[in-house]
Amino acid sequence: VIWVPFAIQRHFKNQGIYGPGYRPIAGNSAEIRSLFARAARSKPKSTPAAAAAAAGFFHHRDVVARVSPFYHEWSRAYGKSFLYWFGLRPRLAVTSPEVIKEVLLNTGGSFGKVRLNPLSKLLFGEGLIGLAGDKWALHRRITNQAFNMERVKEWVPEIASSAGKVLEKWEFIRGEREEFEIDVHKEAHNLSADIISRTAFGSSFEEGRRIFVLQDQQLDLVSLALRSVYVPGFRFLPTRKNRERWRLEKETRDSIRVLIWGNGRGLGDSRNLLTLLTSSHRNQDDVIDECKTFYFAGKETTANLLTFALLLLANHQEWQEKAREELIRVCGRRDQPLVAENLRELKILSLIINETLRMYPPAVMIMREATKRVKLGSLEVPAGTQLYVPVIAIHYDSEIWGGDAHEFNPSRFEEPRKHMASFFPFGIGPRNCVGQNLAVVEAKIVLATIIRSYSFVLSPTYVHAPMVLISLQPRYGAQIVFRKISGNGDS
Ligand code: HEM
Repeated sequence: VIWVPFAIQRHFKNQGIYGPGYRPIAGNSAEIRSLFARAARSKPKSTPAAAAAAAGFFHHRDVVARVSPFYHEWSRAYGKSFLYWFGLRPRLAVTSPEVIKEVLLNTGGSFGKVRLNPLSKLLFGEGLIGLAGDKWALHRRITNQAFNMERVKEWVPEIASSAGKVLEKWEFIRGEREEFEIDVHKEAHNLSADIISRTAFGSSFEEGRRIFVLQDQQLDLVSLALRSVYVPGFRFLPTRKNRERWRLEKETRDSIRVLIWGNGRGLGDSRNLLTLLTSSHRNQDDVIDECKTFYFAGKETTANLLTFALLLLANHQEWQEKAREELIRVCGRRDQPLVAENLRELKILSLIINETLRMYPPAVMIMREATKRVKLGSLEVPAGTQLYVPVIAIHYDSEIWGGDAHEFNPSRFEEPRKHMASFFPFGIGPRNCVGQNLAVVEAKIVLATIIRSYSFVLSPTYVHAPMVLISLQPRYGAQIVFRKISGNGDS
């Protein structure tokens, strides 16, 4: 509590690494919480960002300060790489692409995943995200099979049909009007939930709806707890919030059990995730845990990617128009369904998706822990040091991206990437995102479907205030005004 942390701090100081200074037991967690609270309070309405939003556009200058306020503050005070404390754990912020590559690509066991706060297991279960060792390797083999590119391409008609249904609903909302406003954040979440249900579980959003509702409630409760240092045994105390967490957990597990073994519908397709999991696991609990991970990870992140891509396109009409022209060129008439072969040719849409993932990466940071004493670049890092990789800050680093790092400029992705650890929204190395193919294909199909049918601008009610609730999302929703494109879009 006293001697070891101060010794570690001195060890780093001697190597030129400084930071906000250790405080017994809680470390810097109180400062981190108050910086987040201050960022959340910073009123978008009185900032130029909000004024811009009211005028129909927004800028991106304060994104890092909002979503990673402690990194923003301390990197200015102590340099890009600094040491801070989460409870008794030292955390080293690392930003050099070379060092990040060394950490994330390491397969020799020197860096492990950070042990999840026991409360976050309520969200992810004991699934792939938190597993290690042989159990992780087995689950990863199975899930790789369920989400490889060949498999994902087969889902194109299913994903396109999900997206088509959303548009049918929007047309109903539009009625006879020329323009109508939608909060696309909510719509993207429902759509993404439907797509992961159909592709991974062989059921529809309607059938899995209860699970998503329960997980959304759990998300609010768990993210509250993740800001504080976890006190061992706390989750067993019958506090009001804990009792609510337990109730949600039990109901989620029961609902998944009924969905899988109650009607057995999802088990029809021999290659979907659910069938692969049930046929390789005897233990129902293991299957349920993994389902929780995929229900959560499969929906949340992709929905937020879709939301920010639509916001950015609403904010940048010239790119919306370019994407539309490309779609007409590649896919032809608007009523012609999208097919897998079209996807590779949609180069402009790929640039837009990459630029969205650079500026608004759903996973804003990645963590690892040194399992033994290691040499990292020129630094000696003691065992137990946690490594904090601020993905979003690296994505905005002007030394990597140039003076226009804060501008939306998809053309920057026309040139090959300079360094693999300078743009890594899906992580890199053995623990990278297993659902990356699905996420990108889904984003392309959904965006293409919308752009072909509507032109759109930001609603004057939209307020640009990105925040992190496990993944990056707009704090006050994403209100966009759509206008139906008349004619059939013939090329
Ligand atoms: C835009 C969408 C997505 C983004 C930005 C994203 C991001 C990430 C990142 C950064 C990691 C690596 C974390 C680390 O290295 O510690 C990761 C892992 C993971 N992702 Fe995604 N993800 C997305 C979509 C999905 C989807 C659609 C699924 C499910 C179908 C999914 C399931 C997972 C799982 C299970 C892992 C853990 C992999 C392992 O540890 O072996 N993700 N994701």
